[in-house]
Amino acid sequence: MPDASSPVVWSVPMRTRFRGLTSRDGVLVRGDAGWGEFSPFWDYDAQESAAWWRAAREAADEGWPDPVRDAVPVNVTVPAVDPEEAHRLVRASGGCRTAKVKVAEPGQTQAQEEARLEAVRDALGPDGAIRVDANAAWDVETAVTRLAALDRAAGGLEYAEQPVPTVADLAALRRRTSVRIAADESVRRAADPLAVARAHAADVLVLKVQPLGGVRACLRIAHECGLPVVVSSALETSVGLAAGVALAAALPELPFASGLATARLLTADVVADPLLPVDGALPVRRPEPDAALLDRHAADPALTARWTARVAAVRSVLAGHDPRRTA
Ligand SMILES: O=C(O)CCC(=O)C1=CC=C[C@@H](O)[C@@H]1C(=O)O
Ligand SMILES: [Mg+2]
Repeated sequence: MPDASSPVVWSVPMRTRFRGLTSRDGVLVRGDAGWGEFSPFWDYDAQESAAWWRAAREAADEGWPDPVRDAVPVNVTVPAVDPEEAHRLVRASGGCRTAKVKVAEPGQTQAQEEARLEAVRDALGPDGAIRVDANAAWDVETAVTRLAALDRAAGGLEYAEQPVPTVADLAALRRRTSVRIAADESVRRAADPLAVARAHAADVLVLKVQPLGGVRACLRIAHECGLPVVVSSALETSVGLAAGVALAAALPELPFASGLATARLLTADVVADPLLPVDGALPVRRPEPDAALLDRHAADPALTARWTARVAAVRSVLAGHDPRRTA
């Protein structure tokens, strides 16, 4: 097993292009409480990545609050794929009763989204729940008409995640659609993650452990926001997913399936026993990295150097220096 003092850098290809990514990479850190994952997407700068680092150190140095349940229901995540693949993913999901379907993919049409949703509904059956995620791609007018069409195609939507970019847009859209609105980017990329709740601009808040600074930080948001919350991943390995499972397991109420069945979106994992759904749920457990898998999926020297520099920049931000101002 690598020396705990130096972060371990990994890189794994994605099974399917998702969030514009064809591979996922990051760092594992080790402390007295176990392993943590630091894997901010590359469009997060050192200031924004500080929260991700705090989440990794919480996992490594403190561990997490006690669970109040021993399994968490999860949704299957359906990327912007064709209807046949969408149907197959749902049927092969390990019993998931909820599906989150990517929409508003650049270059795709409403007809393609409707066909994907119809296939997911066929695979799930009438009792399943379907949600969509547009990643802030639409303006309010487009969202009003598109959500009505997708709601019909899906046979009813559980909610629409971040259909429009700003808090004001979310509030305006919420007054003009019957589809519940979940805020994601307006929480995790906001200076104040509670602003969207105070503006009555969403029905649900999406909580992602790394961008929001850890499990305890997310529990505080859940307690203070006055809205139902849903836990979702940041496309981590099972080391990072375990933090999302710990959050979902510690929440007093868990009204929605969690977006934590994303290990399957990567072609491999760094643990020998990945967190994969059984009967639509993940067990509350904390898989350990496997030395042979860390070796097999070790990043190349150039990527390792990028991550080493990134960790140094984030630690500099946390120490109060601004890495954007070179000496
Ligand atoms: O919530 C899920 O079903 C899985 C996680 C997921 O959809 C995402 C993870 C990270 C960034 C985005 O690509 C996307 C999201 O916007 O929620
Ligand atoms: Mg989202």
